[in-house]
Amino acid sequence: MKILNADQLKIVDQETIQNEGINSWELMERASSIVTTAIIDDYFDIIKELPIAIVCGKGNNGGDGLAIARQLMDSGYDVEVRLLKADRYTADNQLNQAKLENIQYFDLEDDLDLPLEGFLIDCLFGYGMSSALSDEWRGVIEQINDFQGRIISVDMPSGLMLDAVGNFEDNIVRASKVYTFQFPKLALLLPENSIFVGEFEVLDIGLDENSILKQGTSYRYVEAGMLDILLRSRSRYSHKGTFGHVAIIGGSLGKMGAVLMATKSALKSGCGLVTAYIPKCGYNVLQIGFPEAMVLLDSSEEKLVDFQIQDDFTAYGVGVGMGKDEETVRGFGIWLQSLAEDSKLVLDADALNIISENEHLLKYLPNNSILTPHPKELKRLIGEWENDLDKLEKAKAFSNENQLILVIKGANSAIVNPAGEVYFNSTGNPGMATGGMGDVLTGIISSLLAQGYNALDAAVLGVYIHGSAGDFAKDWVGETSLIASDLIDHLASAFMNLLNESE
Ligand SMILES: NC(=O)C1=CN([C@@H]2O[C@H](COP(=O)(O)OP(=O)(O)OC[C@H]3O[C@@H](n4cnc5c(N)ncnc54)[C@H](O)[C@@H]3O)[C@@H](O)[C@H]2O)[C@H](O)CC1
Ligand SMILES: [K+]
Repeated sequence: MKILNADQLKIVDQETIQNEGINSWELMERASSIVTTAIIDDYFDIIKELPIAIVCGKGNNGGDGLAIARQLMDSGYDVEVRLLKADRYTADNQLNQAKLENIQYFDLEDDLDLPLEGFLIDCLFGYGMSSALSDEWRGVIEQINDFQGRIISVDMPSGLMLDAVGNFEDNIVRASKVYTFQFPKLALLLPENSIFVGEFEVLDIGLDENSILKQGTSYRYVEAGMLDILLRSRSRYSHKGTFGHVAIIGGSLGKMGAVLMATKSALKSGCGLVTAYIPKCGYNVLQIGFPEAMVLLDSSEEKLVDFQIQDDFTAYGVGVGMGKDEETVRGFGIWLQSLAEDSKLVLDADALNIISENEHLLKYLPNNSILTPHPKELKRLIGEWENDLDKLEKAKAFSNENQLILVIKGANSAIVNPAGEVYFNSTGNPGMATGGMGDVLTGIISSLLAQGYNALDAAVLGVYIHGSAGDFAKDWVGETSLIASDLIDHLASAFMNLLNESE
């Protein structure tokens, strides 16, 4: 799914109206009724009993609010409307005012006189924000944010611009839920804005497909719809050689579990064979913990030193639980230099830390190697950033300069490729912020690489599957108790779900 900017949204809006032969009010009515239905469906058990206040601005976001108010009132809900006093309103806003009684107008210094509980639907500003709100808006925004019930924003939390980062002092609505039209917006996906965006849902309002196709963007939101084409089904004539042989390289005394989990996840994700290359102390752990894996031993007892790994593996997942001992760093560096140019690599954890502390090693990474840093590891690689947008720019530059793929882990993990494209993931949950999750991801992506997916597809698909398995696992154990092993147990559901297989 594309992520468009405000100018592009306006164009798609206009072209939809032209091509469908409808007027702008009809499109607004359609969009608004889709929000109204979503609100009633999502909160049907409580919304009937509680007051709903809708705060509207002078533009078309306000117009949506007025339409939603009318639609909810027609269905018998208890709705109060507050509309900003203004010299001029948009035409559709005015049309909707004329269709509504009991509008209470307010000025910026007024008390909004909001109910003490229930729902507040925020329709002050949508994608039409041209700059951050000035201080004269503080009173209104504060009253909205102090509301004790649920705050629902239509299209955007008011005050947040489509492709900007807000900070704590800004005048921005803090929504518990955002219903956004047709496309996710970049600002909704940035971790720094999470305080304004409890959760968001994209509502399809049927904008013109051809017009959308014409819009260029380097930002995309990854959903099942764009992945089921990618995921290949397995031929009846395949054998284990068809799906490649993954080497998971890592482990040190006390950190063998990381290799165990990466190895398991790799095989569970469909590669034909998996070998763990580990220090001697991990032999029993691996052989007993995961009998399906093969094991190759380093000559050292407690850490990796030799890296005597033959070069005919189809893909390598390197770094999990590996440590950064001096001898490990030396062996790792020599191994990197010995790799064939077309080797397929995933680098995680200590492999990333070693590289950020020994930058000269970057040049030995085969093109399109996949790096999977969490925020701290990313900082060590690309340096400090000012905000999330700056982080993306620095990540794009790093990816391009080194011809590598970056998987920036976090909520809505972002995959950045050398061409400067960014793919935001849509699956996963906060329960996944625990140890071992990264090891599982390394296993999944290495496995997809071994099966012949190109590096970008393997990263995008792998991150999606990882989050999806986490979501299936959450349904069983909840967020609090979710651990990486649960996620491995649900990889099957994630793959089957994408392949539309039934159990
Ligand atoms: N295709 C769709 O997605 C549809 C969206 N709809 C809704 O329309 C809004 C966008 O409407 P627009 O009138 O362009 O903008 P806003 O309502 O967000 O408000 C613009 C209003 O605000 C003024 N303004 C801008 N910046 C500031 C500022 N810093 N301080 C004060 N005032 C500011 C500006 O001058 C305008 O007057 C979209 O989000 C959807 O909700 C349609 O309903 C259907 C199709
Ligand atoms: K809004």
